[in-house]
Amino acid sequence: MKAILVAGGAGYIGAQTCKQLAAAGFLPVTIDNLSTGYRQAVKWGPLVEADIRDRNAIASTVAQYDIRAAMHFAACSLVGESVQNPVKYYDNNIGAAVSFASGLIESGVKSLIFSSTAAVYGIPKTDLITEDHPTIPINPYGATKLAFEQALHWIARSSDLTFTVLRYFNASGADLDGEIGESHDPETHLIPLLSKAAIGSGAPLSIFGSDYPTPDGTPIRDYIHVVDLAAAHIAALQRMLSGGSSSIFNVGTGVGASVAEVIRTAESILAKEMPRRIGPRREGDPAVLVADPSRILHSLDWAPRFSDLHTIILTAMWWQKNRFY
Ligand SMILES: NC(=O)c1ccc[n+]([C@@H]2O[C@H](COP(=O)([O-])OP(=O)(O)OC[C@H]3O[C@@H](n4cnc5c(N)ncnc54)[C@H](O)[C@@H]3O)[C@@H](O)[C@H]2O)c1
Ligand SMILES: O=c1ccn([C@@H]2O[C@H](COP(=O)(O)OP(=O)(O)O[C@H]3O[C@H](CO)[C@H](O)[C@H](O)[C@H]3O)[C@@H](O)[C@H]2O)c(=O)[nH]1
Repeated sequence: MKAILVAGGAGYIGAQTCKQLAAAGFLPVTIDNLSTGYRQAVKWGPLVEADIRDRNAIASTVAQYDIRAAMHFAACSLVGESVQNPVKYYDNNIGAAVSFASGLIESGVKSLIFSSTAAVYGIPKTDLITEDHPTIPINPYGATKLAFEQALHWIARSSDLTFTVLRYFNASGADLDGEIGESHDPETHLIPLLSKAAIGSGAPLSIFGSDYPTPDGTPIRDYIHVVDLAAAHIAALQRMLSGGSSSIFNVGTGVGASVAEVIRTAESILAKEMPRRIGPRREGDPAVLVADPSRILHSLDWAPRFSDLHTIILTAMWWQKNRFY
């Protein structure tokens, strides 16, 4: 069984990917400091409780499990916090990440998949964003993710490391079997907040602005189900293990939904009105952020299967009602 090192495998997207790695016949070996992740989410392989800066832990784990490739989910990812405390983001998302990449190379690991974000694009200049769209991030979170993408480019040129950058659009939804889901503290994302409000365990939803230049005035995003997102990692891994070259892919559906549409879908599932209020815009929110997913659709054995709003919201609500952590 080929072992894959999953940095951040105790987190929302990393744990879902571990589940799919195991289903595809790999052994996911998680390295995680549990700063925002959960021990209970590591179910499909061993947990090495360590920081990704810990070179000894990387070397001994790679040797012990004969690690073939690595995935790097371990990062700080709150946009607002990144503006308040940029040093934390530069330290973890670049400093620790570069140390991790270097530790992998020293240990002989040759393939790395990196979790990047649509936040690298900043304010979009086109309705559909291709990977060649200019990258002008507007917050430290996006800036640090872009900086590590660039570091990977140069590190790969000077070593035999090959990388795949996956730029996620809006990760959302929960495991189809209800085993794992989104549990961030503080929670800032629309769909878990909406799900909590729907089951009565959270505050009524605040809509961050209804005066955007969109058909209903609320911002449009490209929501991608976490199960589809995890599947993109398996497809990228298969491509890398069969000799694929370093690449960057958007992971999105190409279809946008507005905040008002998301709420309407939740209301149709609940068959009742959701309590909400219209609040001011949130600083730094673009009006429309939707992927052009042509490159990933043509290059990988992947297509979204569960990213319709109904499935996203239903699985997210189900998780919030029955969550284990
Ligand atoms: N959730 C989203 O909407 C979204 C969108 C785009 C990109 N991303 C990126 O995807 C990745 C995963 O996101 P998530 O939502 O699953 O986050 P998460 O916080 O749930 O998971 C991150 C995991 O990494 C661990 N970690 C962080 N720093 C570490 C370190 N220095 N050493 C060891 N472990 C460390 C945490 O304990 C946690 O288990 C992140 O890199 C994030 O920036 C997420
Ligand atoms: O309580 C809320 C929370 C969010 N929103 C709105 O809902 C939409 C989605 O917001 P999220 O916070 O769920 O997600 P973002 O689009 O802000 O950001 C997410 O997707 C980005 C890329 O698209 C980055 O990857 C980022 O890390 C990730 O959090 C936005 O229009 C936001 O204004 C509300 O109206 N009310």
